[in-house]
Amino acid sequence: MEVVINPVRTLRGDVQVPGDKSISHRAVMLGALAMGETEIENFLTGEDCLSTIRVAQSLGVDIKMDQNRVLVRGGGLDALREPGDVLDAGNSGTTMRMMAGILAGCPFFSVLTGDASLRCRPMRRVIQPLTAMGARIAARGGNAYAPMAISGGDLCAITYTSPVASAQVKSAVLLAGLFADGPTTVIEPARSRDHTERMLEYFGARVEVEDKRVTVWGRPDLRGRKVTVPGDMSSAVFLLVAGATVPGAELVVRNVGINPTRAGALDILVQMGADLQIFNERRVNGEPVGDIRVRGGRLTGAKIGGAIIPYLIDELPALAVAAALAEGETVVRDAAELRYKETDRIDAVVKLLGAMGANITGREDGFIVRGGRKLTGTVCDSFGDHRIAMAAAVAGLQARGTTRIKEADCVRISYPAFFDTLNLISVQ
Ligand SMILES: O=C(O)C1=C[C@@H](OP(=O)(O)O)[C@@H](O)[C@H](O)C1
Ligand SMILES: C=C(OP(=O)(O)O)C(=O)O
Repeated sequence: MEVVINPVRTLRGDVQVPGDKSISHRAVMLGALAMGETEIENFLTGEDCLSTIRVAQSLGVDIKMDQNRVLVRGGGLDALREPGDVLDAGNSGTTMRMMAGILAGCPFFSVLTGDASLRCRPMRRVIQPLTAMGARIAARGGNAYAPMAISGGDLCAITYTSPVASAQVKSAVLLAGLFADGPTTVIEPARSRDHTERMLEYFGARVEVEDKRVTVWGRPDLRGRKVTVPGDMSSAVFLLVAGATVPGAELVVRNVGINPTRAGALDILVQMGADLQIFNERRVNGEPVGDIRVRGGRLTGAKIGGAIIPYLIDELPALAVAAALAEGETVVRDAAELRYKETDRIDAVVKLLGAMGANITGREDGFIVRGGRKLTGTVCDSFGDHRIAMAAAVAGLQARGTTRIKEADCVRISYPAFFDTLNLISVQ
């Protein structure tokens, strides 16, 4: 499906974004491993989280869904059953890698696969530690890519020093650690998002966090809980960048998860001079949440690199648009992980903004934008990547002429109502 974006006069609105994708996945997975009922409110009904539900159902978990309310009836760690068919994680790296951790702990055979994009994404990063724990895993391309076949069970606890700052890798090892006796530790080169640790604790596991080191104790007595999912920062950022850059804009985005390991984009936008305010700060099942007001103004470039990168990795396509509209230079470094997402997001962002007239150059581990040029609407390739499609739309709001986004329906992965919300807040 092609979506057409026309320039707007300004933006106005008081809106909510859908539930957080990372937290929605985790609520289903921990609900499946816990004893009793887990009720999830504000669950993200995007395709990625539906993939997690389908995989869990194929493992015998009773899950019912009524719009964005989900009921999971878990039977404890040992209740999962061998699936009758291959498990399809669709487009979702989180589903595949975290489920691999769970399946590594289960004493049966399973095969995980996904769509063409997911089958090109690196899986050795989970296969290696899970194999070290005792799972037997065989995968395509010399144990590098899905499909991967897992024969699980009989795991031993390990201490794993991960070469990448990846919450999916960390979570896969921690989830596998639930099935082992004793403490399993993951040490990361930089801290990644900590939703798994928070939720494991919330469900009753013993978890210890010390800077870049997380330990979970095996065989916990997990109990079903009520989980209210905060709004997704990674979705909100597209509205926040639009609100911060469109002259005269004023937007309030309510109920956004502002966990510090996810809120790096807010720090960068403030550093760029964005008029942002967080208010009504509160805590919902162990996660910080707030409402965010943004007003349009002039931004300046920023240097983005180092330990903040994992805190804003999914927000970089949106921040690239902010950088193109800002005065001065923005340099993004240490973000080579962008090359392993749904598409190579460094290449995609450079092609997208370059085609719209921005001065942007790709680097091995990031990109450099010399901002301030007026963008021009064109036919944009989303590369089938939801975050690239949304970045194109935000850029199009301020481009000269019309922007046409190809395969824009990929927004269903993380933010199905994105274009409806954009219409709602647009003042022509
Ligand atoms: O754990 C998660 O929910 C996620 C972790 C990140 O991936 P990596 O673990 O590959 O960095 C992120 O890009 C992805 O959108 C969601
Ligand atoms: C990278 C993403 O998700 P996943 O790794 O789960 O496919 C994303 O949503 O930007």
